[in-house]
Amino acid sequence: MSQKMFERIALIGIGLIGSSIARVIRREGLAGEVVISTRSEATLKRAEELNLGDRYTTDAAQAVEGADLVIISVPVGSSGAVAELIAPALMSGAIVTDVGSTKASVIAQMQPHLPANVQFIPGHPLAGTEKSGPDAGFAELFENRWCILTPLEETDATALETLSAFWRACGSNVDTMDPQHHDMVLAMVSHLPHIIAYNIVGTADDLQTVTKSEVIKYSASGFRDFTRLAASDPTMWRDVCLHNKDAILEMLSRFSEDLASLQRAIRWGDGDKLFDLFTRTRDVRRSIIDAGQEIDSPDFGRIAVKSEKPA
Ligand SMILES: NC(=O)C1=CN([C@@H]2O[C@H](COP(=O)(O)OP(=O)(O)OC[C@H]3O[C@@H](n4cnc5c(N)ncnc54)[C@H](O)[C@@H]3O)[C@@H](O)[C@H]2O)C=CC1
Ligand SMILES: O=C(O)C(=O)Cc1ccc(O)cc1
Repeated sequence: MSQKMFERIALIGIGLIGSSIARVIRREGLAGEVVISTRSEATLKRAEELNLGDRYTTDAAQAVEGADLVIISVPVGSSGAVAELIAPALMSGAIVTDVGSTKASVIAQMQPHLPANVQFIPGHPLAGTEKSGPDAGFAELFENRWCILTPLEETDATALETLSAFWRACGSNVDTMDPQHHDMVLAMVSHLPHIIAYNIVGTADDLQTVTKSEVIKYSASGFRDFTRLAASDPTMWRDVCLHNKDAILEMLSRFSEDLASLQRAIRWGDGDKLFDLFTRTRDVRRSIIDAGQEIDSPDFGRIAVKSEKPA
């Protein structure tokens, strides 16, 4: 039998991301054994029904015993508590990683608990959906997506290469980044869009309640795109907002300034300004399409957009 990439992988948290990782590990045969742990009995039972691993326990410390790779896939606000629980049971030389949407806060929460004889390499697969829980995962989630690793100064190059090889085996392209830079970039491209979506859907819902109108019933597809993002898990996104506060506030302030400028152009009938902005933003989408990246379509699932390139 061929050598597995890892002898035992422990997955702590088995929602959308953890269960997608479990499925791809099984499909690609990346581990001799997969041990699954999550806090809630009901979720653990569901993971077992879905046959996502080989062993199941609500005891996170027990789950990580003898594991050469530990992947923590819980809301970012719980990373510190999980690190504290597992620290005494970690095997010397184990790689410990996470998938959290924010990085500086996860490092600040986890690092103080982790022993010096493990390799802690924070990570973030830039892949997901608005769904959550073990039923929502799928093995193809990470295909052709970026996975950003934010190694620490003391991270060993071999361990970093091993974890990078794991993510490549899951179908991802791997990049490394400084955690603060990661948090700034993600505040713009992921956190701000979700906050805007939560806000616009909240405003429409308030308006409907106050005016007894049917704004949501007659929502056009532009609004529907926002409702997909705004249906994302409340616990996860509460934690992202609380744990990437500074970068998000910085991006929100730039966004508000630009929105005020747009508002002014509309008020004063500055058609040239509107036309110029809308032309520039259309070019942004075209450049994404030209780069051959996939774009999520809320109505049709994930689609390759290369063919959308205008003639
Ligand atoms: N949903 C998405 O699109 C993406 C999420 N992420 C990140 O991945 C992480 C997990 O997100 P999802 O899988 O979407 O969430 P999810 O809600 O589907 O699953 C979270 C899992 O964590 C468990 N859990 C919660 N607190 C725990 C604790 N204290 N101890 C043990 N288990 C605990 C839950 O029982 C559940 O199994 C988050 O940090 C999120 O920021 C990263 C990329 C994409
Ligand atoms: O559903 C979507 O459109 C997403 O943007 C998914 C997503 C959510 C959070 C992340 O940290 C990464 C990806």
